[in-house]
Amino acid sequence: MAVAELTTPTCTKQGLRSSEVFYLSAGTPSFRRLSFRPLRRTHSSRISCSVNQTAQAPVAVQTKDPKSNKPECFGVFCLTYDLKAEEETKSWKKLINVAVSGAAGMISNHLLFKLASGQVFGPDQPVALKLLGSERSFQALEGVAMELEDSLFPLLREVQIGIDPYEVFQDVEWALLIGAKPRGPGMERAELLDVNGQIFAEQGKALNAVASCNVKVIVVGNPCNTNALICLKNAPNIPAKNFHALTRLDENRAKCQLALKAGVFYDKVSNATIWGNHSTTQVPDFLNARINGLPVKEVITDHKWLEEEFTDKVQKRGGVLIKKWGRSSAASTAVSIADAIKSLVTPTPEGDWFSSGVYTDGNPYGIAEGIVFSVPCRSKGDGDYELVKDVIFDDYLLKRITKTEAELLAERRCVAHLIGGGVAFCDLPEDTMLPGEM
Ligand SMILES: NC(=O)C1=CN([C@@H]2O[C@H](COP(=O)(O)OP(=O)(O)OC[C@H]3O[C@@H](n4cnc5c(N)ncnc54)[C@H](OP(=O)(O)O)[C@@H]3O)[C@@H](O)[C@H]2O)C=CC1
Ligand SMILES: O=C([O-])CC(=O)C(=O)O
Repeated sequence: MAVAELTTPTCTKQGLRSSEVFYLSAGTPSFRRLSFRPLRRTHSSRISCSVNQTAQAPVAVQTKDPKSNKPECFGVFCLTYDLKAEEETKSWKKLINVAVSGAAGMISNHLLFKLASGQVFGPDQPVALKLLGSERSFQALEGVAMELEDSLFPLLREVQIGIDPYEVFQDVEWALLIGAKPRGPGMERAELLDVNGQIFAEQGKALNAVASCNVKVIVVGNPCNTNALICLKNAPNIPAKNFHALTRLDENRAKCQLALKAGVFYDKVSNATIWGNHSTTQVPDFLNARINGLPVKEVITDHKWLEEEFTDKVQKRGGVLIKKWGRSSAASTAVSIADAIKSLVTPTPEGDWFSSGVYTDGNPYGIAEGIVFSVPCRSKGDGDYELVKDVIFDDYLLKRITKTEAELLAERRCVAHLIGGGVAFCDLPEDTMLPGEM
């Protein structure tokens, strides 16, 4: 499988904070004294920074300063203990810090329990969850944390809740950015881009200032491609390559429709790519996809169905679901976020690939640079990825790719003021929709 390397800027942030104080949140009603030793929080590792981590003596438990703006450690998770101590499981890896924004929302309500259970990062990977909410969602965030407590996940070593991204993103190695303002009735897409853009510009700045220098960022909140672009442009110290817009749900939807039409179970469908924007211009690629290892077009000979119904079904699947459910896909989105992470932390099966919205600089397909565009990727399982080069194009595919590319370029013009690109000029070609809006 030929792959293309993207240019990766070097990670410039250096150094670890010398110590972290761990505190009991005295006001937390669910605080319970447990029998294990309350010690300092263990340091997170900065994956690619050449910084030596030294073991540190436990520090005394402190009462939270009521004036402190720090995120709250929550209930039983304030009683974290040193993983190097006697109870450490020898086979466990070093704790990783995972931030989730929109943590009191519907998608997070499914995702957090997957992250905490070991289904995503693996059964030997302890995790610390840093949950970002807002003043309006703070109580709900406490409710989420209480449910996490009551789930008794062995791998879940810490939970913090907070409303300040500069605190919540401290040292995180993964940031799953889900929280975003939904498009309200009568709201123009340009307005949605601007309102959400402000959120992602701020979160990009916060990640740049306090996250691990090699943090991996998955933007879910819509419009996710352009939000991811805004986020990365506001985080110049973090490699642009580390930012993803979630298009894995679209890939999973495409696989399901191909399997249904071919009369096979969906594990027989591989090499499915979503090109472009997570919107109704997205391009589910049936030219390169395979069923039982054969090109889709050899297995599904009804090419009219592929070009018309299949494409339309995948593009609008989210909207059809909203009509049935009365709300947008939450569980399947959470599953697809888990899939997206697993695809980066486990080696891609030989010959296969996965879709992700990534920064286009240096891409081998001739797609415009400087946007976040979904393409086929492969990973060695180290959190990084490469672009798959040996894909084929025909006129149909190229025409569709050009349309979704034009939409993303127009979205970029609309948010120029948020990405250091001067004055914004919003000339969206047509009022294209999120998958859930049709
Ligand atoms: N890329 C993809 O494949 C998919 C993306 N999505 C998108 O994911 C996002 C979250 O969906 P879901 O969890 O179902 O939504 P919910 O409405 O359940 O939760 C989203 C969270 O976003 C936060 N939020 C709402 N308004 C604002 C605002 N003005 N400013 C900042 N944050 C806000 C809220 O958190 P708080 O109050 O704490 O700020 C809320 O908890 C949406 O943008 C949705 O369109 C959904 C499905 C698929
Ligand atoms: O439009 C939405 O909010 C939901 C969405 O992205 C999808 O279902 O793919």
